[in-house]
Amino acid sequence: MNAPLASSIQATTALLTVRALSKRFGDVQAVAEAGFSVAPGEIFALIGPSGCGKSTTLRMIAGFERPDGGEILLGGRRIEAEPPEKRGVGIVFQDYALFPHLSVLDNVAFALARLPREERHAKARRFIAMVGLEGLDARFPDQLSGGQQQRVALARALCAEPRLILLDEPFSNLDASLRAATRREIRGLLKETGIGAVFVTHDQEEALSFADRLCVMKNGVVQQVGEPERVYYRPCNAFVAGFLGRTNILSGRVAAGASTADTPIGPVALDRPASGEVLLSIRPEHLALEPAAPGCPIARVAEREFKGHDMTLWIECGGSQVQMDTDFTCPFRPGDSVRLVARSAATVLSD
Ligand SMILES: Nc1ncnc2c1ncn2[C@@H]1O[C@H](COP(=O)(O)OP(=O)(O)OP(=O)(O)O)[C@@H](O)[C@H]1O
Repeated sequence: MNAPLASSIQATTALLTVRALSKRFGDVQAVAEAGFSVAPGEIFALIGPSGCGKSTTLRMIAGFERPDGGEILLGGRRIEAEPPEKRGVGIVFQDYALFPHLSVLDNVAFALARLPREERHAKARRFIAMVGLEGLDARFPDQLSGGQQQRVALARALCAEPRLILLDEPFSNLDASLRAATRREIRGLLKETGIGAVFVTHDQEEALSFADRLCVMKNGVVQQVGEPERVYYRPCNAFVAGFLGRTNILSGRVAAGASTADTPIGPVALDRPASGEVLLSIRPEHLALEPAAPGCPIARVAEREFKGHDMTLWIECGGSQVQMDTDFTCPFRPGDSVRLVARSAATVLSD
């Protein structure tokens, strides 16, 4: 178990704690001893490739799937054996699961059945306004856009004022422009209400921009838990490095007592002490180019990929090809001899 994971589990103030959670379906170990914790009001992402166990983990927290082993604590109370409705957790599904025969107002007020009608409707209207749907109370789900339906589902979940809300691919049905705006609004709403959230996504950018912390999974196993910038810039292994964005994986050698590694692109500084053979990750945006200089490994620009707001150059150096990001000011063209410079320490990977 890695250090951030261990320390997050020890947190005593956690809203949600998941310990050694496991689930098998026949031959498939969908989730294997997963562990993480979520602080009150924190937005936490479960991310990984298709089939890595994100939804199964979320479904076990919701109570729709019974774990084979492990513990789930909400506010310090064990809940893994409780039925979903007893857990006090709000849930927003991918397809929103709105009642088609109920108006927006009645959909949102549904969770408040125990309150008198007036009070129920007044509260539902407050949450409808909060998600920006004021004036649409009387509409039915099929009279709303995907983004509006998404907000109704969220208003319904928030209205019950749970301490924790679970969101399964909540933005997947929205087009790209609406998705970014809805994400920002929902993040603002969650922060305003102080409700903690665990959400599942396979979209790296979404996890990095929406979550306070994220948990990267592979084959049912938690790989790394941490703040987006930390996990992006300091991935623990090659899988996490490659999953969260483009990167260059280089092998290198660290001489006894040295703080740099010899790599095909020259000596690079390391983010932590290491010795012997090492595997390194350097993001394309952390490389820079300078004119070729005597005594430095000779690199050559192989390809130039213009992408509008920036460009990627493919550089051949010491038998390896690396990619680096630059912009319109870059004077180098394919065929030019150059020198590659690492602008920050390379990440030493565990495998
Ligand atoms: N009810 C089930 N019966 C059998 N196998 C299942 C069941 N639910 C999930 N699985 C399997 O468990 C593994 C994890 O599935 P899960 O849905 O949790 O992955 P995921 O990361 O959410 O994937 P996706 O991004 O595609 O939704 C997969 O191999 C999946 O096929």
